[in-house]
Amino acid sequence: MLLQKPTLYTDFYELTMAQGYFLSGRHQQPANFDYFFRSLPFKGGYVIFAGLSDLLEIIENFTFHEDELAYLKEQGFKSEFLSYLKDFQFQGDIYSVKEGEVIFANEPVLRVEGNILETQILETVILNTLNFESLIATKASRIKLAAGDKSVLDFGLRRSQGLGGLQASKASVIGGIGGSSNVLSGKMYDIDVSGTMAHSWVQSFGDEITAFRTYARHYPDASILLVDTYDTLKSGVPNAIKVAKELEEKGHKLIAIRLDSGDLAYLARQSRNMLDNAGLDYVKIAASNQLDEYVIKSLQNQNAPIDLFGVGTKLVTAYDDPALDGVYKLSSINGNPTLKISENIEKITLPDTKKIVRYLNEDGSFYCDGVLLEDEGEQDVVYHPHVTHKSSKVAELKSETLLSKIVDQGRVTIIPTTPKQSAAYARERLTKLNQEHKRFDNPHVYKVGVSKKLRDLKDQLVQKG
Ligand SMILES: Nc1ncnc2c1ncn2[C@@H]1O[C@H](COP(=O)(O)OP(=O)(O)OP(=O)(O)O)[C@@H](O)[C@H]1O
Ligand SMILES: O=P(O)(O)OC[C@H]1O[C@H](OP(=O)(O)OP(=O)(O)O)[C@H](O)[C@@H]1O
Ligand SMILES: O=C(O)c1cccnc1
Repeated sequence: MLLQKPTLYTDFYELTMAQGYFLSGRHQQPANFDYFFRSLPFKGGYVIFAGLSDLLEIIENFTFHEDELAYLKEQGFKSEFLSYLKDFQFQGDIYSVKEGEVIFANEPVLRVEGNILETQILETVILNTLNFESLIATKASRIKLAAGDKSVLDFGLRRSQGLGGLQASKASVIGGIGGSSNVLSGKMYDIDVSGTMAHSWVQSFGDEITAFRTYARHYPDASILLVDTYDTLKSGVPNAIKVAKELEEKGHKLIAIRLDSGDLAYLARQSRNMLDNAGLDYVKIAASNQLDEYVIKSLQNQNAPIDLFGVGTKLVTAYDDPALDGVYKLSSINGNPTLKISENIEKITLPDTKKIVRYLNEDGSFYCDGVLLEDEGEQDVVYHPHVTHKSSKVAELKSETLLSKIVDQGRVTIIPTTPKQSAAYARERLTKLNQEHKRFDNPHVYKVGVSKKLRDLKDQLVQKG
């Protein structure tokens, strides 16, 4: 379990507002909140939705314990409110897209319905969980896209932002990374763990060949030898070849060598030749060293014979876009639609209860998305949310709706997907996103329109002020 006691993992103001709603007798007012983000990270064309399974676990465990109530008492919260919190349980409904879904800016991909207190109090933990995991899953997906059929492992725990490393490794798998060096994430989330060896192993023996031999003796069918501690081509690769031959004599096979510095394309090519000339064409080549989607793409373009990429820092820190700007905004209160007005037209929120419709091309690929009011039927056209004359014709297109109920009166009604299941879903959905939206440089903008009725409602509420 990621967080055994999640209720205080929040911003103070959620609790002061909750107390305020309670003391003023307004806490039972029905309210809806939407989660969405406003801009796509990494100047990319899409986001992979992740964090849902952790969030559901958090919501199921969202009860205040004695020690937490005692702490809140120390912070000045009133005893009648604390008595209310003692029996607090989220009893609302949640609608969401699936974990692994391909999503875009300004669409409400998760909606929380309930009373104002219980919906408000979840804001921070929802944002914390979904923003971070979706960001890392998206970065991972880009890295995997660059790597193509080649395997990618997450090596990031040592450079991750503290305990965020636990979720980072999991979200990496959702985005398409094959496994991780992160053992605790492996245990918590059932993701595959593996690894190679560090320079310290090689250094500790004084000579490279003894280091390689010893490792291979202990792990005769699972050795990946790090060949760049001294001199990759003069010492590391020749020693790895010797050990691979010794393993062969005992009926075993060296899995791979790992390159961790220098010109990875050049060294991979030279190493490949040396291995092949020694009859070791089955020995794979792994590479690491500050890799990201751009370096991997460049290595691929250079036809570097690398079979496995180990990616750390730039994956788990979401280099160079440190946060997804997801927000959680009130869309109705007491049965009345509401919105947040802003000087910046793009920041005006969408009121009322909505659904997301994904329109499909003939071949099943994604054409565009429409945000519609919940009770609306088929549309002929969806409109640009701010530019009045822009619209997309969607009449007669096949479509799917993306939101479904996952929490009913506080009870989780789906079996949360494992990271591997979410990864399979993300992989399948990404095949339906056309290439131009997946391009790293200036990707084509995927359209997210709104229905006329929703746009009119928004305009009307803006006019009303
Ligand atoms: N052939 C290549 N094409 C594109 N980028 C590469 C290539 N080879 C290495 N890189 C990347 O260039 C960056 C710098 O590599 P550099 O050779 O400076 O590392 P290094 O200084 O040898 O490594 P270290 O400091 O760990 O010994 C790294 O991000 C690396 O992954
Ligand atoms: O480069 P990253 O993508 O973060 O991948 C993880 C790095 O971590 C390890 O190195 P370590 O931290 O031990 O030191 P190094 O950078 O000197 O190799 C490993 O050898 C990789 O180089
Ligand atoms: O297993 C590895 O090779 C590894 C693990 C963490 C960081 N760098 C490399």
